[in-house]
Amino acid sequence: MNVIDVDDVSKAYGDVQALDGLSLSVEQGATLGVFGTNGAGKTTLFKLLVGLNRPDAGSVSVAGADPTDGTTVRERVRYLPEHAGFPPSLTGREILSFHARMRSVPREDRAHHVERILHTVGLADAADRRVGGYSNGMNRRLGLGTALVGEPAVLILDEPTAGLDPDGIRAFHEVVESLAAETDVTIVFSSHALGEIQRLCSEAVIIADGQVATAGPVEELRRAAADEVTVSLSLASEAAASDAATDLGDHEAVSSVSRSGAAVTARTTPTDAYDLLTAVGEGYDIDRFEVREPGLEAAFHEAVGADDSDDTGSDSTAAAAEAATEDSGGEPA
Ligand SMILES: Nc1ncnc2c1ncn2[C@@H]1O[C@H](COP(=O)(O)OP(=O)(O)OP(=O)(O)O)[C@@H](O)[C@H]1O
Repeated sequence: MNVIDVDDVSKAYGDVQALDGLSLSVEQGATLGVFGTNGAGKTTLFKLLVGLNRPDAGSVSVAGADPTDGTTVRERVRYLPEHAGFPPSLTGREILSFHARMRSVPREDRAHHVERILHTVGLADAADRRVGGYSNGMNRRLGLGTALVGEPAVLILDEPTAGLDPDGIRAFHEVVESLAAETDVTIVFSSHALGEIQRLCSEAVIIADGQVATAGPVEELRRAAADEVTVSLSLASEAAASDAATDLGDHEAVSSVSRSGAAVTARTTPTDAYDLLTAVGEGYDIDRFEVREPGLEAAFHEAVGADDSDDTGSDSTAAAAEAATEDSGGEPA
């Protein structure tokens, strides 16, 4: 069942066409990653999803209703904007208790509900500290906690890890992963880091110029984006690596091969990768091997063109995508 349906939506700000005939749908319980260059239209889309803005044309349905149609949808759909601030003199528990009161969580359930959310977002130990002393990452997780009050059906998170350090990002990822695994909440998540979307999301949509450039299950996008994998081998000596590189270079399934010291890297198709490993293993002692599959980055370049790659936000995009690229390696059998 679709919990979100966006049909042919357009939205302009004066002369700027922020969304231009965008359509997408999201199934209940999915985790959707929304990726796009700066100004692609992600925040505009999110504001339409939570009823903070109306489309000029097209229709939006979230949790079975038009998001601008009163409070019912807003009760079930929560938005964590990129920057959410809290009164510094209150504690995390007080802030969540306030939200629980506002969201009409019954008085007798409130303390338990708040305690559960504090655990979910990893703030149980800091619950009674003033939020003025919280780190940026703790603040962001408290923001997510406030969005979880009252058990919404849909969470819309606008670049929730932007500006966090690696520990903060990891902690936030763990919370999103546990929500995705343990609840039926639908999460829509924008990010400039493709690796993050690859790691956390079941579905991805790439937005360019206010339209959907490509969309689908993350696994499918990843595999469809490029039809080659990289096989990396570590051999016992430089001489062996040199000979193995020559053999691989002669193999018709290998499109390119390179060597650095005792390490050899070859590009081939996913179906040929393991046959090649076996063939090399018959002639040489392999210390280690690794087969790397293409990442979402390739899907992005295919969807919006390589020329847009400088607009993806920061160097961390490439680094994060690289870090999350699927590896399967180890000792040969
Ligand atoms: N209130 C506004 N007034 C005028 N133009 C706007 C307004 N909000 C957004 N825009 C423009 O609409 C386009 C889409 O903006 P939007 O914020 O939706 O993009 P985004 O994908 O979220 O970008 P970013 O990744 O930089 O946050 C941009 O060209 C932006 O400058």
